Amino acid sequence: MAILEVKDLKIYFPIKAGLLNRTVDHIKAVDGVSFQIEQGKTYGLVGESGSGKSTIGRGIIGLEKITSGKVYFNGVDITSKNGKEIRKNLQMIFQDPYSSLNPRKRILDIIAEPLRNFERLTKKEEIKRIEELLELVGLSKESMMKYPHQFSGGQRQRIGIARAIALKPKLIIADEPVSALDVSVQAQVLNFMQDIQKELGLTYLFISHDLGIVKHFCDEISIMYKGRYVEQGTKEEIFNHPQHIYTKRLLSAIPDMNPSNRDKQFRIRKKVQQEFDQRYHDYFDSEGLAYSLKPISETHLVALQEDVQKVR
Ligand SMILES: Nc1ncnc2c1ncn2[C@@H]1O[C@H](COP(=O)(O)OP(=O)(O)OP(=O)(O)O)[C@@H](O)[C@H]1O
Repeated sequence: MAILEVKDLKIYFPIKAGLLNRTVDHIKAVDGVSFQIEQGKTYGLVGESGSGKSTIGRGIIGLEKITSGKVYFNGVDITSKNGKEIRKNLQMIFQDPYSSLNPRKRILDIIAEPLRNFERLTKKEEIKRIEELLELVGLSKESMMKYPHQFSGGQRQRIGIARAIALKPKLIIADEPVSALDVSVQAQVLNFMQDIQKELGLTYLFISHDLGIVKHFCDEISIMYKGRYVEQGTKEEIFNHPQHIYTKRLLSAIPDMNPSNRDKQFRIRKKVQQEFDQRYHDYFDSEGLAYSLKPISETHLVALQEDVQKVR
């Protein structure tokens, strides 16, 4: 059974205007998105800035009001529920390890916060748990008496992860967890996240604007554009058999580190741009939005115009 199932999720934000501050329109940040994540897997949600990725994560965890649709956690409908038990099992790791840790609090108090909210531990038990958590994320016991500014970006993200795993959650929503870090540190944090995934049996919803990063990390991937999915499939399907022009565009934008491939990459980009210009309406409707998803295999879904799909 899927640990998380999201069905036709819509999250709209009102646009207000005029003296009476009336709602004149809506921003459709998430406009009918469905997916499920199997226990122990990593599911990647990819799209450019503003496509609605964070809003999905925030909606699932109860930080954003859901306009319509359903969210099931372990088969239980948790839509609009802010139950303690649910939040204990669902944690979030945020993008910016600089601003997500309170600079005035010691690491001890930062990591202890969820424990104090959910569990009644004695001071001694609490210290022991924090020592264990620090050890798990590769930091010394002494770290607990320090403040966030005494750590590097990568270390701060480890502290954020220690806080997220303190309550032994089942699912972690990681919203751009490495994009604020130096490239050299990104791989370390990702490897570490994979290690603790195995050790603790975690499931990840991994949000990123960067297909290059999700490539090594995710089992299944969805590509999002303006609040809708354009394509959904296994890592293999998305990387080796992309169908939607937007996916192809994102893939062709991943820089190739090998200089001898530059010409080849330039040609691919040109070809993708040509397809984008010539066949735009096969991929986007009159409002420039994605069509609804249709399956092309059991696991691979693509948002193509009806007629196009028949021809293929
Ligand atoms: N509280 C809010 N009120 C109004 N509009 C919002 C709110 N939160 C998000 N939006 C809008 O919803 C859309 C989706 O935003 P969201 O942050 O989910 O995108 P994103 O893909 O996560 O981008 P980024 O990577 O930049 O965070 C954007 O147009 C954004 O401006």
